[in-house]
Amino acid sequence: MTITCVDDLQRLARRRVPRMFYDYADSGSWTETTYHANETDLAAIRFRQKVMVDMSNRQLGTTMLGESLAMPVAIAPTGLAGMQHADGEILAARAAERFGIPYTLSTMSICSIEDVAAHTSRPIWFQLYVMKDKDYIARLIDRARAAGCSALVLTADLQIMGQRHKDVINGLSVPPKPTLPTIANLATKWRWGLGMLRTKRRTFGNIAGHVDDATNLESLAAWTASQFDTSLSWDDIKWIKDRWGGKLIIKGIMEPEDARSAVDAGADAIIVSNHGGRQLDGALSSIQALPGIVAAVGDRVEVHMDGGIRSGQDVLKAIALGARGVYIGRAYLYGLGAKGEEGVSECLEIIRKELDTTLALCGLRDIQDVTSDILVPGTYPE
Ligand SMILES: Cc1cc2nc3c(=O)[nH]c(=O)nc-3n(C[C@H](O)[C@H](O)[C@H](O)COP(=O)(O)O)c2cc1C
Ligand SMILES: CCCCC(=O)C(=O)O
Repeated sequence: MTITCVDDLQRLARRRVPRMFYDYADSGSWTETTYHANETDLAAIRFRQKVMVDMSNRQLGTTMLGESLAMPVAIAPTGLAGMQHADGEILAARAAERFGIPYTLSTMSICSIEDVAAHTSRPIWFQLYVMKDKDYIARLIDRARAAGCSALVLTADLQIMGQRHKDVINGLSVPPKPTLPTIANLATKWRWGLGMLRTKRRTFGNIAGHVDDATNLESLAAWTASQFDTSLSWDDIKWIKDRWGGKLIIKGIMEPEDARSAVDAGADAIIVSNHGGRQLDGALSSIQALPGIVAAVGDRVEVHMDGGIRSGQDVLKAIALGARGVYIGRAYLYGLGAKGEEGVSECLEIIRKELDTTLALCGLRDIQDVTSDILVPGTYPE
């Protein structure tokens, strides 16, 4: 199959990844209104075509929190990536390193922090979910530091989980329970199955054996409900920040007021995010929320964004509206599910080319010069 865009990788992933895990990625909560709005609101923005300007020697390089990036894109934390493809987190982190962008490892990963760090030389970023067991969380933070992680991403928008209907129907669990429909579906995914037979990494690498057993969880949602700390508040940032001692990014900010609270609490950057439409269904799309948050705190911290980024054009639109950089979740997961490490590399290369060509056709040569001037007034949120 010839791959021309991220949608092609998605089609291939749909064929190759067991339905339970493909559906887990391609889901939003409830009606999926926000999940789809993240993409459609980006698509509605229009570029201004600018001609007859020198477009030679273009450059896409930038920084996020002082780290050099080949383009303003990072890999978003996504749980269970090692179920999209055997050893998924290691493969994706290696592809990100080779390309020259940061990789964020989820607390809910299959490969552990130490395992991913041992297979990469660029420091990874670690995403933290706060659970009730504070000693365990303190140890997890220490493990991230010891493994050389260069930023901690605290996710603020998932202390309880938004219901994703397909996960309930499929009985999502890790490892999959041997029900008839699951076995019948797995039998058609031989490539995936071979990978899983070859690897030992088949359960939650960071959690298993530490917090109440996550190896045979009833369902991801039930386990989360029993383990996550629903009392988490701004007051908790201090001990987390002190324990960590490094750069702190707070993820899941959709309101200017929360953005100010995050900055006051000591965040070095925030991520404008509705969790890819997987939490509060009916929330604004990320691109709609971005300009108001940039206006509120953009002069005090870096503002990052995620949600709906499927192309280099989407990246450019977010940069034009004030994001320092964006994260990709599903886009890279589809590459991973389709072709493993090579698929993630292909995804990044597709996005790079689309970003480069679009920048040139908008009449610019340097990503650092991008402003909302490249967008058609009235087509973008202000
Ligand atoms: C399958 C999947 C798993 C995710 N797991 C996590 C996670 O463990 N931690 C987290 O902070 N965000 C998680 N997210 C949210 C992403 O970090 C990110 O906010 C979202 O995917 C961005 O939207 P996009 O997929 O449209 O790029 C997950 C998203 C998906 C699709
Ligand atoms: C317990 C949370 C699982 C990962 C996650 O954040 C998601 O599925 O959106």
